[in-house]
Amino acid sequence: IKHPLQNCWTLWYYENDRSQSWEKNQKEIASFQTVEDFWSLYNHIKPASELRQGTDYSLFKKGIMPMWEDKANHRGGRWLLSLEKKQRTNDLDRYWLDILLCLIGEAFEHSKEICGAVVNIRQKGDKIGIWTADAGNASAVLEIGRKLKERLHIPPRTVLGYQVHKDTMDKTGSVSKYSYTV
Ligand SMILES: CN(C)c1nc(=O)c2c([nH]1)N([C@@H]1O[C@H](COP(=O)(O)OP(=O)(O)O)[C@@H](O)[C@H]1O)CN2C
Repeated sequence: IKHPLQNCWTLWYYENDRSQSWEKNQKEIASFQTVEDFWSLYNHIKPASELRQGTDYSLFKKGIMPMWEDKANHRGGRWLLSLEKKQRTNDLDRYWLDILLCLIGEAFEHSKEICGAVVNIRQKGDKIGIWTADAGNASAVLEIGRKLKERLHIPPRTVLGYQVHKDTMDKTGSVSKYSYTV
């Protein structure tokens, strides 16, 4: 028999079709709940580094939409990894896979707080966000951030910031407000 995961997960693809609404562009690719079915899907789709600019992959617990407004996300926020352009070749795919494995493998002590993760492929620099449910649960948010840095072997001097979705939604200009840093 196949090895069951603790949760069922859904992979989404955001296609950047300007003629469609943002929500219409979020396409559900597939769901899985075993290790084997994860690897079949992962090996079947393009790596993040080969996606068109402006597109995203998202992996969320089944039933949670990859959007701020979902009831599971609206009180939460994200740990944000902003990558340099040159990191698309060396780090992007490794970081994204490591994060996928952390999610499906329930690597975090506060794994109940985890909603999902998003990778944005962007001209100005790729981004990976790890979305948690409750921005006010400081101990859970900080444990997840610290574990992320450790699991991704991010150098201690690199600062990771956590953005509350409400602040990201209301963001005016490019200033990102971090509620926590690790
Ligand atoms: C329900 N709904 C409309 C809605 N719900 C959402 O949850 C949601 C959006 N809209 N997003 C829209 O995409 C733009 C780019 O964000 P980006 O994160 O792709 O980043 P870039 O600015 O393209 O780097 C955001 O400015 C926002 O307009 C983003 N987003 C998460």
